[in-house]
Amino acid sequence: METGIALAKKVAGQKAVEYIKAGMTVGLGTGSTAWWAIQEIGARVKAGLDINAIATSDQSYELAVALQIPLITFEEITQIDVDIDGADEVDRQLQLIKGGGGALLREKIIAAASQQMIVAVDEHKLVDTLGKFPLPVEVVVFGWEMTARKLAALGTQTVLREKNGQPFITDNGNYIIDCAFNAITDPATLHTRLNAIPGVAENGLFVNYAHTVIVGYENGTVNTLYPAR
Ligand SMILES: O=C(CO)[C@H](O)[C@H](O)COP(=O)(O)O
Repeated sequence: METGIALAKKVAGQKAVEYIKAGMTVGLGTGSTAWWAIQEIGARVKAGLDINAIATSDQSYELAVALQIPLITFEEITQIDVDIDGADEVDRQLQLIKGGGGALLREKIIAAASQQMIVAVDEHKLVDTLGKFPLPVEVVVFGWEMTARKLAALGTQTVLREKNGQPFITDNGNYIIDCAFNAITDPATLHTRLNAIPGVAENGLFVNYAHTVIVGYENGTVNTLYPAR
């Protein structure tokens, strides 16, 4: 029986699945909140729900395979109906920081291909201003030191993400540089400046992507937020 933050993630992830209808193509997010959504999707598929899914990471792909969720590729589709994913921070305009799990590039490709992005988060992800969570930036390995210097020139402290004492390698064979901006007052402009740096594959700012944010609370309740735009 989950309590506290685990319960908050569970109820948010499960609630997000209510946006899925029969016949849809569904983006499967990455992380501990998306895990609950994928489990719920798996249970509904087992009970007869007819959908296809496409995963934002190898980890979520493997989970979907284990749960016997039918998977589809981009060769077979031109768009996705609904994408369910988590986030590391959500501000009042429902702009996001993602990539804490290192899957931001595939997550953004899938979110951009989706009619609706449903974001499921625990209550602790809500912030007034993005940036307390270091912004993950996926960079190609070649020349990453130079790319890191150019990122630092934008006014951030950069840290090459590591796992077990080695650089963390994304599913795309890239590195992640975590950038401590502390307060990102203009996410759209920063997004453009980051992606203009040669070597940057993608950054974790999701500006105007979220259609709906489901917030799970530690008391087991959920709240649904919609952007003002
Ligand atoms: O962007 C992500 C992975 O790249 C995740 O959605 C984000 O890190 C949130 O994860 P969690 O639900 O485990 O808190």
